[in-house]
Amino acid sequence: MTARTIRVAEVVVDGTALFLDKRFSYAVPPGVDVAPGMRVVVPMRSSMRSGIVWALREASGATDLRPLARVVDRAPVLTSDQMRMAEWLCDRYAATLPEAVSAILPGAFRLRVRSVLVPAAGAEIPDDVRGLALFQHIAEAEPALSDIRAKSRHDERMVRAWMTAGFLREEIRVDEAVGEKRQAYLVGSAPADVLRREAEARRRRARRQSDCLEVLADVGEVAWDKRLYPPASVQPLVAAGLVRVEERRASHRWAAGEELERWPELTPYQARAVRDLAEMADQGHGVALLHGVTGSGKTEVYMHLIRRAIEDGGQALVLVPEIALTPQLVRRFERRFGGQVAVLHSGLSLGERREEWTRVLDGDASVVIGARSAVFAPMRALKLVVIDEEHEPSYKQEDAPHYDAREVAMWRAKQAGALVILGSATPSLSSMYRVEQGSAKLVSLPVRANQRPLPPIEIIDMREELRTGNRSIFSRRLAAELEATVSRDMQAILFLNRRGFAHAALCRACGHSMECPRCDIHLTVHRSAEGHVLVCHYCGHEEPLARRCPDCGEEALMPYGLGTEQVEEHLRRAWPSMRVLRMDLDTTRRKGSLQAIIERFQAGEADVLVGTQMIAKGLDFPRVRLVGVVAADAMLTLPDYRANERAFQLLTQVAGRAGRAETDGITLIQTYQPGHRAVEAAKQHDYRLFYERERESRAFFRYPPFCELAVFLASHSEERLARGAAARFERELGRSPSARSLVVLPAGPSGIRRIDNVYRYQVVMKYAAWQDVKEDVVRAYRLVKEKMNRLGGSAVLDVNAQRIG
Ligand SMILES: Nc1ncnc2c1ncn2[C@@H]1O[C@H](COP(=O)(O)OP(=O)(O)OP(=O)(O)O)[C@@H](O)[C@H]1O
Ligand SMILES: [Zn+2]
Ligand SMILES: [Zn+2]
Repeated sequence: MTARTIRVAEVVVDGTALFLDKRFSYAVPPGVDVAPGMRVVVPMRSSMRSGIVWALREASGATDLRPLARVVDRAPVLTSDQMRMAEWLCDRYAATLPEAVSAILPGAFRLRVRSVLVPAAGAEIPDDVRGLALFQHIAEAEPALSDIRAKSRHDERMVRAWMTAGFLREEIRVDEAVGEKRQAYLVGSAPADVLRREAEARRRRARRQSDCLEVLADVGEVAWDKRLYPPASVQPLVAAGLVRVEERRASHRWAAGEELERWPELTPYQARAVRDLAEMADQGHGVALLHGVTGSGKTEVYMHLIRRAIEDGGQALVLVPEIALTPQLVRRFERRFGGQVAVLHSGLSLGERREEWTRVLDGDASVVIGARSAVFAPMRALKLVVIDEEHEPSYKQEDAPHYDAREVAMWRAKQAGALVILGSATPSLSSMYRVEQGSAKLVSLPVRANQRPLPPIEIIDMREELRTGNRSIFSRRLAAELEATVSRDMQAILFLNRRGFAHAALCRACGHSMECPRCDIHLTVHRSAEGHVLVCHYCGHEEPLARRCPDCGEEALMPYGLGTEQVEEHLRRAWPSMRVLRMDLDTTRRKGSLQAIIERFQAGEADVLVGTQMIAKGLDFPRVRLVGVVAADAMLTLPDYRANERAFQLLTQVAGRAGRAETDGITLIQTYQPGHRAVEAAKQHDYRLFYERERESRAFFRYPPFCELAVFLASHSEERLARGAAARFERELGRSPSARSLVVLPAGPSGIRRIDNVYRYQVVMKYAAWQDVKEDVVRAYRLVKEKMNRLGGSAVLDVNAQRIG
């Protein structure tokens, strides 16, 4: 016999287990068409799994490789660039290959692979077998062998015998996770007060109907989530004329023939920035930090550079924080670039996401706008990457593979020879430090596009208010400005960085605060139809707020510390005629409701918008005159080395929502700590001042950007096992060759020691360069993780962590 060469496919198999972190080899059956980047089904141990072909090679001689079971795609769904990106994610963030692939490829491309039982075609099956109920069930329902086993051991034996006899065989079924292209919306079709009244009337007998009406009264319309509102509970509301159902695409698609907007004249500063950035772009890869004050028109600058990139035959990627990804922003780009825009975000249905991805892959879209994960979009001619609001922590993914979209973008741009523009009014310390180090170039927009000054910021000392007898949550100054703003038909934004009604429930007699029974954290007070309830923001535990203190027995439990719900309530009580909208996690949890609130505020359907940090991100409301920070203190005391930076950014960003277009603006910051560094710098609009001081303290305590942090976290329902795992990790590092390049802080409980009855212990590491310590850290991590998984716990490693605990 002559030695034949066969083709071998190296496949990355889907799954989270550590043993899957490599490529598995399979024989490609003769005549089968397959290329790297295509999805396949392969046998793995005793089952079938999906995977991606990573590479093809030739092997000679007989091999005992198992063959590919099926090739799913005709064309690759992953480009070779994306495969290199996946490999880089593994290297940079200690991710496994399947983890990296699942971060890159949208869920819409995930496959469900099942083996089902079917009667064997062409087999002679005796009539007495064919007539049995079990056999008929299999012929009709095509169950999996495991389904049969779960029901009856006896049936399983029977089925196995039939398989041996050749009556039944197993067949692979591959289901795509494609979803609907259209999204059904529920739209309120009666005035809000009617909806509210009807909600109240149904509160006891039809809870879901009541919830649905309440939401629609608040936000007007929501994408129809059928798990939340089953058709059976929506039907009666439709019949009663309170709700109607509308089908539409979840995302707008530019219609051919729609007229594009004219390009406005750039301000002199914008023109200079465009010129500088264009010059950089012509030189290939580079990183620019566009520091433009709030409302300076950074978007206009981005759009000019995007136009250049497209005219050059290239593609541009624009990353924005999820929250800023409203239809308004997308429309802004579409009005300039029409049908060349593709949008990727979590609000799309699976089908839409797949469609947008395919448009990018096929080169039909030249501008891709999206949140964090859009950094993985399959562009082949990348010329420009814009990262808007680059200081936002949401660019860092909190779950495995813990990637930072800013870093991925820079790596990708370097490979592609593309320019990266980091844009912000409040650049992160690390980006500014990059400028200092010479690895990024600073470009500035020091004035607003509307030529008006930045809104003056006044600090209001709330201690003084108390001393002079004002017990309201609104200072006299804020109350007066609110009234003045609304009476001039302008709008106001009130910011408070805490959701819920009150921060905690505290006993006035003994000081006891109500804690979650399953977590080591106090409970937050929320308002509900039945009065006040205590809610855990970590595990969802809920209980009514009683008056009696469980600790001392006094009837002295009281809500303590303001939340957004309470701000809303005080507003309604003090000014019943003001129209108020609230935007926080609780009012925006449902799909589509965030956008609905933004649209309603923009349309002038409310005078005041109360909200958490969500309202600080890149929103452009032309009629907002007043911004009030109800209590800056809520963010000045966070136990994190970046607390000052966050506070300064939030204050500056939220202040920047005032006076952006048609009106002068004013910002009032209420606080009990008027002398705080972040408050002072924000008041003076002095980024430089803030940067210099913060830089100094980071250098002194050796925190990023003067080092990098990684956090190892072990979790287990038994505290000693979690603690033991962290200690083991610390020991392993201590005796590793890189010990001298690492500062390892002692293992200890994470910021919240217990969440949902799972204990969490961590080890924080500091180092100068990941490359120097990577090997040993990852080895120790995998060692402990493997053991932890066997013990029923888990371990994660967050490289370049943005938070500790
Ligand atoms: N050259 C221009 N001519 C006219 N209007 C402009 C021009 N540039 C920007 N604007 C307008 O100024 C406003 C602010 O611009 P934009 O939203 O781009 O600012 P920004 O720098 O992104 O602000 P922020 O960082 O606060 O989100 C927008 O309403 C925009 O339409
Ligand atoms: Zn008490
Ligand atoms: Zn809890």
